[in-house]
Amino acid sequence: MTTEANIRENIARLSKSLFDRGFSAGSAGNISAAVEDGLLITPTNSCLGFLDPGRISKLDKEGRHIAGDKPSKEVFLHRAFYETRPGTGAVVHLHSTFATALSCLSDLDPNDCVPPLTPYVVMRVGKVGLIRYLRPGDEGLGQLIRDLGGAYSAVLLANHGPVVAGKDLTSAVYAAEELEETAKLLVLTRGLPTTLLTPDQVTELLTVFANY
Ligand SMILES: O=C(CO)COP(=O)(O)O
Ligand SMILES: [Zn+2]
Repeated sequence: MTTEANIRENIARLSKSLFDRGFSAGSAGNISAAVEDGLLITPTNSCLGFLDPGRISKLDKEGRHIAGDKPSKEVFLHRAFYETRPGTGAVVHLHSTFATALSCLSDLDPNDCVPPLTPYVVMRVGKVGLIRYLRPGDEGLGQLIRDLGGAYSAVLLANHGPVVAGKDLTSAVYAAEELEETAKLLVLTRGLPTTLLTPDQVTELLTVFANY
């Protein structure tokens, strides 16, 4: 059994790793993880590179702040993933450059905004939905996620950035990294004749490598 102290350490360690590799800048982004009696989430306005595990915010199952610093303003967004996708153990929101660039494009398919360019985006991320723009911290973002009924483990917030859920912290972070790398490939290949994986190839991947 992973203790809350382990999960706190893990949030800080993985957040620093993302920050050190340029996946987040300044105080952008937030990460949460489920614990037995509630939710841990990075404090608002904190830098992912310099988190103190003991000060990470804790909410009870009803969403009340019970320990640590003031929670991220995106807590409604995070809670909507836990509510609609059983088995979710962690949620990662970043402003990583290429996924955010993608979120600003005007010709995205809102139901499938990251085409199947490579096997790993299919295996680790799956279909990506688009959430229309609302200001950061708008509680309405939670409702927009709930409206998806748990259909997507990853979404792009228009003109803002990616949000990725996973069965645990490591899976959610890996999926966020994979989404960022795929977004980079999409931007690099934009306008070039491109071969996508076929529906049969996607089905094969989803059969052989089942998602959570
Ligand atoms: O990315 C962010 C807002 O979308 C950062 O907000 P917080 O500092 O409140 O977590
Ligand atoms: Zn944000």
